[in-house]
Amino acid sequence: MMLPEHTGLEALLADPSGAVIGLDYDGTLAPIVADPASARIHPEAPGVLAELAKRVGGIVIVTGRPPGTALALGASASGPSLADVPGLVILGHYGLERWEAGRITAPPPFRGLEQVRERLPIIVRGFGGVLIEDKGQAVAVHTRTSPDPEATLEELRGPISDLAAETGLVVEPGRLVLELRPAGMDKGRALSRFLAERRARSVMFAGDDLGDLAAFDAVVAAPIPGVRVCSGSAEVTALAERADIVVDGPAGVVELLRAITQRLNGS
Ligand SMILES: O=P(O)(O)OC[C@H]1O[C@H](O[C@H]2O[C@H](CO)[C@@H](O)[C@H](O)[C@H]2O)[C@H](O)[C@@H](O)[C@@H]1O
Repeated sequence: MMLPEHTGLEALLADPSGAVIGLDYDGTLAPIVADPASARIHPEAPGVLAELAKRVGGIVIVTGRPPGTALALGASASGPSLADVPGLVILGHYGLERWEAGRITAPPPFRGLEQVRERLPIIVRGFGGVLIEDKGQAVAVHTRTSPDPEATLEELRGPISDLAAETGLVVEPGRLVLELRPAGMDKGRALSRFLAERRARSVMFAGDDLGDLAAFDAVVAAPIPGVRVCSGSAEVTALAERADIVVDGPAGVVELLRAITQRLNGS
C-alpha cells in the first residue's frame, strides 16, 4: 500500500518514538459480526501491532468493550495475540477501565446498573432478535439480529433514553446498538489523558463508530500533529466525513498499520 500524504502522518513517521497510535476495537481491529461474543480480531492485526509497537511511543486501544473482553477476542492460538503486543494499553469502557502489563484497574460498578438489569428485559420484550450484552460497567442492547434492525433501534431509543435518565446513566449510540453506561468519560477524554501521560509528540487514531468521534475531536484539540483514520463502512458515515484518511474496514486498517511499520523499518 502507498502511504497517503498527510502532515500528521508525516510527523509521526519523522519522529516515531514520540507517536501514540490509538485504535478502536469493534469495526476497526475486528470485522463487525452478528454476535458480539464472536467478534474476533483481524487475524493479522496482533502481529502487525507487535511489530509497530517496537517503533512507536505507544499503542493504545480505546474501546467500549471491557479490557478483558478485548483481550479474549484478540487472542490467537496460532500467532501473536493482543496481549503479546509490547507495552500495549487497553482503555476499556470508553476509558473507565485500564489494562496494562497484565493488570486491570477499574472503578466499582455504578449502582444504577442494577436497575437497568432488571428493567431492560421488560423493555425489549416483544422485540424479536434483540440481544442484551451485560458488560459489567455498562449494558448494551443490540438490534443487528432483529428482523428490522434499524426500525427496532429507533423504537427502542425513547424507552432506553428514559431508563438512562431514571438511573443516572447515559445512552451511547453505536452500530445497531444502544448502550447504557456511566457518564463522565468518553474516548476523547481517555485519549487526551493518555497523550498527556505519554508526552506524545504526534497521534493517530483509527475508529469506525459514533463513539470514536470524541477521539477524533481529541486528535484535533491536541497541541501536536495528528491524523484521524476512518475504518470505512456503509453503516456509519459520520466518521468518514471527519477523517483525514479513509480505509476499507479492519483489513484496510491492518494494511495501513503494516505500511507504516514497513516505512519505519525501511523495508
Ligand atoms: O468501541 P468499540 O470497540 O468499537 O466497541 C463498540 C461496541 O462494539 C460492539 O458492538 C458492535 O460490534 C458487534 C460485533 O461485531 C456487532 O454485533 C454490533 O452490532 C456492533 O454495535 C460491542 O458489542 C459493544 O459492547 C461495544 O460497545
